[in-house]
Amino acid sequence: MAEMFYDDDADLGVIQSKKVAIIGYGSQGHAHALNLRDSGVEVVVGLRDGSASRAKAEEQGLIVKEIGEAVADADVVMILTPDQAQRGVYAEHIEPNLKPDAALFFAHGFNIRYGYITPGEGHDVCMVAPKGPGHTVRRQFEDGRGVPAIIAVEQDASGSAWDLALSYAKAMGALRAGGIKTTFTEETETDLFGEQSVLCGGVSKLIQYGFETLTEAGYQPEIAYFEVLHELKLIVDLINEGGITKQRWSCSDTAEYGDYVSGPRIITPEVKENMKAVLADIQDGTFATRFIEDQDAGAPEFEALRAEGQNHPVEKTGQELRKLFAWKTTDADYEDGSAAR
Ligand SMILES: NC(=O)C1=CN([C@@H]2O[C@H](COP(=O)(O)OP(=O)(O)OC[C@H]3O[C@@H](n4cnc5c(N)ncnc54)[C@H](OP(=O)(O)O)[C@@H]3O)[C@@H](O)[C@H]2O)C=CC1
Ligand SMILES: CC[C@](O)(C(C)=O)C(=O)O
Ligand SMILES: [Mg+2]
Ligand SMILES: [Mg+2]
Repeated sequence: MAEMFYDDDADLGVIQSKKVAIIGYGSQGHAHALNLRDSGVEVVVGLRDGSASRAKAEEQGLIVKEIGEAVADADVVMILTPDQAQRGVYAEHIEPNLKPDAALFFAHGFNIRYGYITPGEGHDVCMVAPKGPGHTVRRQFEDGRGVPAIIAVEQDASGSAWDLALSYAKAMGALRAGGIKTTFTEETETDLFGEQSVLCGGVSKLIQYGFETLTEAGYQPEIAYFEVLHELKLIVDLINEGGITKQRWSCSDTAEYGDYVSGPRIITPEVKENMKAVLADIQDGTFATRFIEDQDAGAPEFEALRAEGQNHPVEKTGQELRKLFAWKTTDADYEDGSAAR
């Protein structure tokens, strides 16, 4: 059974006695900085020169400094730039300015697991990885709830790295929901596997094939969009609340029977073999090397694949259809106040 942590297992005073630098102010960065600040922690945001995010962070009442300056004064440095940028940011701005006993924090283990960052022995190396997108992490916190996080310590130089990591997770609101003990290796490999094979890669391809099958058979794209994309959220919400069993209970018997007899015709045992191959590439570093080499070359493969995905007909249909209906509310609407909470 996994080891779980809740609010009572952590002392907020530990992180409240530290100066924390949050590097980056994107999806996770804004959520960490604002949640910690609202939990009474002294926070500074570290951004590159000319950063587009500076004005936003300052508007939200945060102190912003250039990355090296923010790091120089910090007891805890949370690195929340994109994974592919972390190696360069660390070498150029963080490592040369880091206090000898400062703790390094991550929200994903990629750079530690694959050796792109190797912190010196004097630093605690911890992870608080929220299991949800940054905008949800912030919204849940403001609503008095929390997004669960998984928590790890890779290097315990101080002897109290776990107290620090748990205190940070509590200030994020994560322990209201619950934290799970993990390792950098387990988090990195399972996170990459989950997003590639099921959550992002698997689901995206399933939607595209479903949409193509219906429209190529002559059905209207708008109807196909509803059937293979829009309703997915409603089905996933049921699965999230009560497992696949609750989804099958709530849907019609027709849908449930079709699930049993046709599901295995779509997702065949071959798919599981493909999943094992994807996992092997994650475990032996093949995926990480391909991703970083492409990024280092200016991301030609990434950009071509991104453009191909954005031009898929299901995206065009969705763009037009979502303009017409109330469900279009996005995180940006919540942020700028144009949507009611
Ligand atoms: N997205 C998510 O919800 C989740 C992310 N994570 C992890 O959290 C970490 C952060 O991810 P995410 O929040 O998506 O990142 P984002 O892409 O949202 O980060 C954007 C921020 O990073 C800054 N940045 C980008 N490139 C550089 C650079 N070369 N030098 C300096 N600053 C840079 C940007 O600066 P500027 O403002 O100047 O543009 C911006 O402030 C990653 O490790 C990720 O795996 C974990 C769980 C979920
Ligand atoms: C599912 C994608 C994710 O792993 C996440 C939000 O947890 C990410 O890397 O963004
Ligand atoms: Mg994830
Ligand atoms: Mg991920």
